[in-house]
Amino acid sequence: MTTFLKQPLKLALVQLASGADKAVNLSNARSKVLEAAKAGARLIVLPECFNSPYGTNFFPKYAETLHPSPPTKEQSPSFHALSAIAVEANAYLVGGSIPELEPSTKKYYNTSLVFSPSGALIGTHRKTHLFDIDIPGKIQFKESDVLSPGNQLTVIDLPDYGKIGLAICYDIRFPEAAMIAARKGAFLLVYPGAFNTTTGPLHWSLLGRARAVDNQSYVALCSPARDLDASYNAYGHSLVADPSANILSEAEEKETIVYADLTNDAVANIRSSIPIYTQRRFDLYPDVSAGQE
Ligand SMILES: NC(=O)CC(=O)C(=O)O
Repeated sequence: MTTFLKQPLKLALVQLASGADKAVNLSNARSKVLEAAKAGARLIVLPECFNSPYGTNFFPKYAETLHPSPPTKEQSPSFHALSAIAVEANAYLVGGSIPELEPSTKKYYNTSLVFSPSGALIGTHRKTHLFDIDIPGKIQFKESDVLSPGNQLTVIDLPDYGKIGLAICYDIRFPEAAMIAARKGAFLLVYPGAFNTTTGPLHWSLLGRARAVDNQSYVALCSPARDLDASYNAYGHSLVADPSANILSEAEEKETIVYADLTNDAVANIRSSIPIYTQRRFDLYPDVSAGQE
């Protein structure tokens, strides 16, 4: 049997209730991550913009500087808090995302930092597809008013477990990135995300299950808890789908922690029963951009 996941892994998604106070958000994130670790989780995920409200007007105010790396505590309190929390929890920690300011270009990004149980930074992802939508009468949002897109797809090796693909929220709507991560061996695709009360009911679970069935990989979607007093109402419903696209666990909208036990068998069995990895016809679609008019 092929090994994608070296040993069973308890995954936890912290559906955090964040507010305007960054220090309070970091402190709440610490308590929830430690609670998840105490329950046995060894990979713990925080939501998109876990240390700030979500909105283009907030990004510059909350942005931290990550380069040169490692930043000082003044440049990035969140970097240092996440590193210390990973050590305290003795777990891999996907630090949701934070607004980032790149000082050399003065550009802002929506950036995820991943730490090992020793507190070392082992991966970074800058959101590659910006959330620019306009659904008349429902929601208008334009991240690109303030943010720039990252230009790299991200696969991170967790030495004790195997590879994970990492992307942020709107990135999930683009199946190509997920497929590349899965074909590089990722057993899990992780998306810190903040869908809303319009697009959440429509597409959140569907997209999570779609990326799982496309790639026969686990998929984890980690949202902030819903705050109806905030300017942006996150959908919540953090969830884990298995490689057969069953939902293993799903939250409602309140602050909570979602757990799931991941095994290699679940990945290997579906990939051998329905062997799409060896049946794919790259001779018919070597370059999907070629069809664009
Ligand atoms: N917030 C996002 O980046 C994405 C989202 O809400 C959606 O795709 O819908």
